[in-house]
This record gives sequence, C-alpha cells and structure tokens, in this order.
Amino acid sequence: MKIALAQINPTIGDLEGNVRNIRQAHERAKETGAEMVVFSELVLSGYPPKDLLNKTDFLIQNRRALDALVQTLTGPAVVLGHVGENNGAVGKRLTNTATVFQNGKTLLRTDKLLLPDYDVFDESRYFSRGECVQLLDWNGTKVGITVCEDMWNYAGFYDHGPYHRNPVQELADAGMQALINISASPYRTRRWHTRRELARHIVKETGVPLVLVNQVGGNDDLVFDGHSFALDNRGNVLAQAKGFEEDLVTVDWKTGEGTVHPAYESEEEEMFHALVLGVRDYLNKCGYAKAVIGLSGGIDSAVVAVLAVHALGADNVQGVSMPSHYTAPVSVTDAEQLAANLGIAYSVVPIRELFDTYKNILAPLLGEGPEDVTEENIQARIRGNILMAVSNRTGSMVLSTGNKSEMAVGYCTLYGDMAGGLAVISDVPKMKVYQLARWINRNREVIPANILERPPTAELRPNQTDQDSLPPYEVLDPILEGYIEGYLSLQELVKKGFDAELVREIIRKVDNNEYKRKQAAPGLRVTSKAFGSGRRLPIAQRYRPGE
Ligand SMILES: Nc1ncnc2c1ncn2[C@@H]1O[C@H](COP(=O)(O)OP(=O)(O)OC[C@H]2O[C@@H]([n+]3cccc(C(=O)O)c3)[C@H](O)[C@@H]2O)[C@@H](O)[C@H]1O
Ligand SMILES: Nc1ncnc2c1ncn2[C@@H]1O[C@H](COP(=O)(O)OP(=O)(O)OP(=O)(O)O)[C@@H](O)[C@H]1O
Ligand SMILES: NC(=O)CC[C@H](N)C(=O)O
Repeated sequence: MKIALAQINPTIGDLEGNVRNIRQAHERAKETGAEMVVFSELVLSGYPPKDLLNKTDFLIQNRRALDALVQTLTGPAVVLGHVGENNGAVGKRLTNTATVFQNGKTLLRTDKLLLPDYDVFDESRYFSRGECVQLLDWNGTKVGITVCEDMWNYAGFYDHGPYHRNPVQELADAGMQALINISASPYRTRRWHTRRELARHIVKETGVPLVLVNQVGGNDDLVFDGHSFALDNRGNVLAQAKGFEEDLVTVDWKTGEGTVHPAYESEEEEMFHALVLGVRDYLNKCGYAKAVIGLSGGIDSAVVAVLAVHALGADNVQGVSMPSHYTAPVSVTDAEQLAANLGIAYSVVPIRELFDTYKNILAPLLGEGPEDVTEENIQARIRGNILMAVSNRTGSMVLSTGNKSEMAVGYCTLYGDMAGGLAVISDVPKMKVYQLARWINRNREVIPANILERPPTAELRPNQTDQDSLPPYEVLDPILEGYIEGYLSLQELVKKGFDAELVREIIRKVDNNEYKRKQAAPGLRVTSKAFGSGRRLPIAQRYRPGE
C-alpha cells in the first residue's frame, strides 16, 4: 500500500489555517496515488496547545474542525492527530488521539497511552491515558496506530521510564503487521538519529515495517525537526522527509519504493537549520516579519544576525552599533563589515553622551566612588532601550543575543542585553557558538575573521574581557554541560577531573542566577536540557550541594 507522510507545520490554535494546510496536503497526497495520508500528533491544534485546552471555546472549534475534515475529505484514508474528548467518562475529559477516517467514516480512534510529563512535556496535566492498544484492519493488514511516546518504552529504549505499559509490544502480541507512529518530537542535537535508531530496533524485533510522521516547525521554545521516515521490516530506510521544512513523501511498503532525502551531515548544520526555523516561526507566528539586533562586533550578535538573515531575509533585519567610551574602534568596523557582508540595514548610534548624562543625573543618588557594575549595566540598559525604541517604531522584534554559558552564570544584564522578544542562542554554549560561526564561514567569510579571533569581551569597562570574571569557555562549558544537562553533582564533576573550588563557584553562579533566567525572553531549545519550560527550579531557595 502506498502511504503519504504529510509533514506539515501547524500553528498552535490556528484551527482554520491548520485545516487548510491539512486539506492541501491531503490533495497533494491524492495526486501521488497514495491510499493513506498520515499526519503528525495533535496536528489539528498544533503541539503543545497547553492551557488553550482549558478553554471551552477552543475545544468547540477543535471539534468542529475535526468534524469538517472527517465529513469532507474524500479519497485516501487519513490518520490524524487531534485533541479527543471522552465525554467525561474517565478522569480528565480530554485525550491525545489518533483518528483514522475515510470518506466520512471513522475507521478507528485510539488514544495515547503513555503521556510524557518530564522535561518540556506536561501531558497528564490535560489528558487522560488511553486504555488499550488498537489495530486497524486495512484491507487485511493489521496496522498498529500509536502516538509518539507510545513507542518510546520499547525494550528499555525509553526517554523517561519505564512505564507501566509497553504499547508496541502489546500491539505485536495482538498480531500487528505494520506500525504507524504519529509524533510531535522536538529537536535537540542528533534527535532524528535517536528516533530512527529506536524505530529500527522496533522493526527488527517485531519484524513489521513502520511509518513515523513527525511535526515540523517552531512553537515558542520548541523546534520540531520533521525528519519523518518509513522503514521496511528489516530496518532499511524506504522514505525520509526533509529536516526543518514541510514535506510530503510517499512509501510503498509492498514494492519498497519511496522518496529519501538525506539528513544533514554535521551537528552544526543541523543546529543552524533548527535555529533558523525557530526564529522564523517564532516571529512569523507572533505576527512579526522583521528583527533588530544590537551588533557589538562580537561573535554572539554576529551569529544571531546570520541566523536572522536566513530566517527572515536580509531586507528584514536591521543591525545597530551603539559604541560607548569602552568600545574599541575595531568593534564598530567589524560590525559594519558583518552588516555589509549580510546586506542588512546598519546604523551607528553612539551612547557616550547618554551614558554621561545618566551618570550626571544619577550622581546625587548613587554618590561618589569608583565606577562598578552599576555603570556597566547602565550601558547595557541604554542599548536595550534604544533597540526597544526601534522595535516600537518599526514593528521589528528585538533578538537578544546571550548564549547558554552566559545565561547559566548570569553574565548578562537584566533589562539590558537581556531585553528582547526571543533569546535566539540561549541554549547554545559559547564554544558551540564558535563552531556555528566556523560552519557559517566554511565557504565564504560571512562573519569577519577578526570577530572569531578576538577574545570575547562585554566592553562595559576599560579593557574588560569575559575571562576577568569567568574561567575560559573551554573549561566552563563542560562543567556547565555536566551540571545542567547531565545533572551531575559537585562530587561527580570533581571526579571527572575539574577543580573543586572552580566547580563550587560555577554551581553557585548557576543556582544564584535562576531569577535572571526566569525574566529572560524564551529561548530556542537545541540541547537535551534548556533553560525554560523543561527546567523548573525555585528562585527563592537555599539548597546548596553537599560536600
Ligand atoms: N533573586 C532575585 N530576584 C529578582 N531580582 C534579583 C534577585 N537577585 C538580584 N536581583 C536583581 O538583579 C540585579 C543584578 O542583576 P543585573 O542588574 O543584571 O547585574 P549583575 O548581575 O550584578 O551584573 C551583570 C554582569 O554581567 C556582565 N555583562 C553584562 C552585559 C553583557 C555581558 C556579556 O558579556 O554579554 C556581560 C556585566 O559586566 C556584569 O558583570 C540586582 O541589583 C537586583 O536588582
Ligand atoms: N557596542 C555595541 N553596539 C551594539 N550592541 C552592543 C554593543 N555592545 C553590546 N551590544 C549588545 O549587547 C550584547 C551583549 O554584548 P557584549 O559585547 O556585552 O557580550 P557578548 O556576550 O560577548 O556578545 P557579543 O559576542 O555579541 O559581543 C551584544 O550581543 C549586542 O547585542
Ligand atoms: N510528544 C511526545 O510524546 C514526545 C515524547 C518523545 N519521547 C520525544 O521527545 O520524542
């Protein structure tokens, strides 16, 4: 049978737009001669709809949209992910459901059994669990229909478990001959590979072919990478949809024919496309077409500018250099060169006078004494203010540029360089920012070489470098990764060879700066543990690691 894998980009809550998109994909699938079209998890509402699910009107619209699709789509059968309602029968009213329908008839409805609640997921806040697995009888072939996490508890291959149930095994025991999984599985580095390896393991163990359709697109902090695929019953890839864009590919399980797009080769390339999609969808889905960025002549703002240009087009990105007394002339010329290389609008707005005025006006309030972090932050806040003025007047969104290493230790100014609508690289550690920059420059020097070579500096006081306050990023980043992504303790980090005093100091900084991150713009998740919805720590707390 010929199946179309419809990898579309829904917008959360845009039921009308999503229905239109589903119709168009169904039409295209029909033209390919597909007998069945598979869409991703909760494609009708977009994933994750969060507390929209608490709104009665949203649920009514959702029900109407589903009914309209079931009644009007003709031709190939449809496997569709949507919010289901269980008429108040058990527990919560709602379910995370896959419905199979064709020409006005519902052929099967199955509810997700395993509801993820870890990291960025919150599903049992809204949904009740499905009770049993279900097989679709498709012209004599028994097809198991599962929703995302339902397949992530197979033979110890889980993300977070083990759970009380193993839906894929239960389907296999019931005589499954093929497996379909509809997913909303967010991106993190190499995630598409893990997903495919898990699926490969399943088909090899069960001996049945598999189709997995994943959502694509950015929704707030999450980027869904797509990379939908089909495997034969030996684990060979028969179809592979593109990463980070909408796609429709077909597979014929009988003949083995299918479309295979290659995946990206390097982690940098993959992360680049994830961030570009995240920026584009965050802005566009929020109704913005344009972005404005403070260009310091440093690496972070340079990489963010490149990402913005790829996401929105050079005409829609504006760079502003805002030199102060401490800004080296080369910072301004590097920023100008970057803007020229990217073909973006560029202005210079010196902040020296403003800074002096601030200091004069504040003198009676702040008193005598040497300049300290107060003056450093005033400069960052003047810049934030200027960028927000541009945003208000031109309708562009300010992109903030802090990387994960800085956000971790609080090396950033509240309402200053943290101002902005989207923190584009706040889940990218500084060393990875360099790797991204080198990848960007692989064929052509887009980011001036000088920006890559200069030691990182905030230029908020004379001759300042990041390393006055922080250990070298080569040392800092692995400690942060161990602490944040690996949840390693002080002792475990010391056992890995890091200096105990240094680790203690870094842990203290990370823990003490939770308040800053809670006030930061949402950031795009690209690692296994980002700051934001998947990492929830109290702010006013006194827990400290034991010795
Ligand atoms: N628990 C809590 N809950 C809520 N608010 C809390 C708080 N604890 C302190 N605060 C507030 O936060 C303030 C301190 O934070 P903040 O004003 O941001 O300032 P702060 O963290 O003291 O200083 C910022 C540091 O970041 C460096 N920086 C700035 C800008 C860019 C870069 C770069 O390289 O990219 C580096 C800068 O050189 C300076 O060393 C306190 O004065 C207080 O008002
Ligand atoms: N002179 C400046 N002109 C314009 N924007 C600036 C300037 N200095 C700082 N910024 C803005 O504030 C952000 C923080 O910059 P800062 O130079 O303090 O540290 P950084 O984290 O090393 O960033 P970068 O690598 O971009 O310099 C910059 O990315 C930029 O958006
Ligand atoms: N939507 C889901 O069930 C996602 C959970 C899944 N383990 C993933 O991240 O791929």
